[in-house]
Amino acid sequence: MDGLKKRKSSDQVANAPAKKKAKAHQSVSKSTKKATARKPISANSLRWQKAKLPDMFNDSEGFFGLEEVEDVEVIRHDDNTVEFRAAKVSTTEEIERDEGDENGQDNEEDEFEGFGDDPAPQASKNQPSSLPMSEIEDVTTDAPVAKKQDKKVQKQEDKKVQKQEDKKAQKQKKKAATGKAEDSELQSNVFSTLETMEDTQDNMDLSAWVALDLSPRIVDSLAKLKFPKPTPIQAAAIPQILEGHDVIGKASTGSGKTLAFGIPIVEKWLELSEEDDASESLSKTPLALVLSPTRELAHQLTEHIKNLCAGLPNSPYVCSVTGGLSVHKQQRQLLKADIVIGTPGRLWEVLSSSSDLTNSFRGIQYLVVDEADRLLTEGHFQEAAEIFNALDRTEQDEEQGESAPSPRQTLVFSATFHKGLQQKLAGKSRSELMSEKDSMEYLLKKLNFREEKPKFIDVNPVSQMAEGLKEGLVECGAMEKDLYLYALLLLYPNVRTLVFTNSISSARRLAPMLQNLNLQTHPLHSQMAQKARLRSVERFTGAKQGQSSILVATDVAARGLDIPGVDLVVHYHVPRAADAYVHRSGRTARADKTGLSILLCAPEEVIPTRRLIAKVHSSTGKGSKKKNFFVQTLDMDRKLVNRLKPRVTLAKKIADANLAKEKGNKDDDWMRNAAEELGVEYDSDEMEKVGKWGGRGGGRQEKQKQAREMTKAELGAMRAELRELLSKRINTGVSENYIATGMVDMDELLRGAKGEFLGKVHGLDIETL
Ligand SMILES: Nc1ncnc2c1ncn2[C@@H]1O[C@H](COP(=O)(O)OP(=O)(O)OP(=O)(O)O)[C@@H](O)[C@H]1O
Repeated sequence: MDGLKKRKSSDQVANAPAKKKAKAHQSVSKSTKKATARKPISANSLRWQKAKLPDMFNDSEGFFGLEEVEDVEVIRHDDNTVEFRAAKVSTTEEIERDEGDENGQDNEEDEFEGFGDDPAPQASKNQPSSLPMSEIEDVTTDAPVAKKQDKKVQKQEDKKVQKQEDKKAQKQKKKAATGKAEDSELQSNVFSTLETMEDTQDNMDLSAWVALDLSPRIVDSLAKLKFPKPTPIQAAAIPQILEGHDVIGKASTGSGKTLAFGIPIVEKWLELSEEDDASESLSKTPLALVLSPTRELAHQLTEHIKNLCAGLPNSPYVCSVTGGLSVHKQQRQLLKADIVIGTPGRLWEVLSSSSDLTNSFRGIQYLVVDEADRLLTEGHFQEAAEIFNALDRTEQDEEQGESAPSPRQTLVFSATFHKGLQQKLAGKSRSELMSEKDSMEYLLKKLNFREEKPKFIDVNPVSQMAEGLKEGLVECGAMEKDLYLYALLLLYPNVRTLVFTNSISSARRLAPMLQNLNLQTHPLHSQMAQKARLRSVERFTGAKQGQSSILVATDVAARGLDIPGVDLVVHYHVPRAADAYVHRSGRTARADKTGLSILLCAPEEVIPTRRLIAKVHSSTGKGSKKKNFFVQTLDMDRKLVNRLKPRVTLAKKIADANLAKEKGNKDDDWMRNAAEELGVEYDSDEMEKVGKWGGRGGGRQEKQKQAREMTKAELGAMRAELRELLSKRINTGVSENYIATGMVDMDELLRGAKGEFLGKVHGLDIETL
């Protein structure tokens, strides 16, 4: 304690404000950490100097004559003895001191705080109450009564370190934010409805769910999803499924069919997972297989069921098996899956590759066929049949030529079903059905229901259309659809619009054309890579509420896709069948919301389209007020629409040229590869000639060649012209609505001003829906 005696007023230090004591304690412990490598020295051999105190200390009794020493470490041993070590301040030590600064220690300001009104309790936070006074005293040796010069350097270094730390923190923050953005871009937020609102349960009356005999965990999870009560199809189907019946459910688009089968399946999983040995048996065989006609729908169903499970304390493993993703990964996932949701093509590919997998799938307890009428009739026919066959027949059955009755429950859902289906299923004999090999009825029979008469639940037998849907029709020339589509999009700005085409090539062409017209547009069709498809839907839905966003899609998006907040559906091409009209229009006005569906019809399409829509609205035959449903016509101001023509023509030309160039490059690549394989030299002109003289496709190739050969300069000139046109005001001339102004600011319009001047809306205004 020699060194301490040198200070004439050590007891005064002990009485110093608590904050200082805390600092002192911390310094001791730091010093202790660093001490091991250096030699002990005696207190007397330390280089004590008279401490320079601030003026305000001059008359401060007791501090007078205080001496200070630098670069010394004080080590307190367990037996309460103290040792000093000469400390050469190393870089790490400096950093440690800087850290101290960050915590508000060891700087000038802090010293003065000690004499002000700084409340002691703050400092005492750092100071263990059991700390002996002697320890606090020790610290003054290390106390910062250093030379001004040193302090200046110290301060500069502090600032530097602080700056570096700030930069680091900022970088990390930025990284986290970008990471989040990237994640959310890849994650299909379209399909996500989950918002964890912890307080929702408090105010929600959940009795309607409870009445369905659901477990409290599921009800809790539904409350977290903010679903206060079941939709009609859910209320009708869930009890039947829970009772073990096979169910065929029909309900309009967007009416909650997914959870109608999803809830009982997850409920069953919870029940099984509680039973002894359940986990073992569940891991071998999936509980449920859900078949979906499209990849997007499969992913959406997966998300929807995952969202339901997210609110549960433990949840099943839900996985989707669709084309466009790695087969090997999916095979691995299938080994542990509880609920499998997939498209028939990929599922069959994966299942047929492994007899173990096929065997394990024979034990599923639920087979769900979503959008059944499409899945069983279009394209997937063969693969779906193969899957059902594989699920039903054991090797023994194969030998005997029969399949055993299905042990599983079969659940079939759609918004549209063939008339009289139930009757046929229940009443007709197998042989009669067998004669209609390709019909949906035949395949439904193939589903091998467990019950002779599955429960048929039709919650809205009169109309398949959603309540909040309004429908309209625009008549235009067959070659004017691009123009009228553009006009319609201007007429309904600031909304989410889904444009349906009958062909991939139209979707491919329209998306860039509308982009050229400064409209935020994304394509979606089955020839796009899976990632690009997801990205398009993401971007479409990523637009903020009140901002214009357009998705141009083929019928790949018509079925089941639950894209939130679609306000307007435009049928660029008239749908080929009534059910397509129902499903396309069903992308809007979902879950009790409102929406608008508008068809662009060439004159010759008007009558058959009206007939088709009337058919959709007609009842099942028992007579209905809606039998003669007449879809409203939107009167567009044709003169005015024609003023938009130059810009649409240019936008189309630019889009076509780009597409031709893209296609040309691909064709060239293909031909070059083919030539290489054949061992001949590739000459594009020669190849072109072969195409031209060779007959088929020659004319088309010529056209494409012209578009492809459009120079960059020509394209640039067209772009400039279009830009100019887009920036110009449209003279509305004698338009009824805008006769007073005579001019319309297109820029303003594209920013979202209303385009009412383009035509009369007859109550088909989105705001009035
Ligand atoms: N009980 C409920 N209460 C409120 N919203 C619900 C409820 N059940 C489902 N929803 C929501 O309704 C929307 C439509 O549900 P879903 O996609 O299951 O409809 P769908 O009947 O399968 O439609 P489609 O025939 O077009 O496939 C979803 O956004 C879903 O989250």
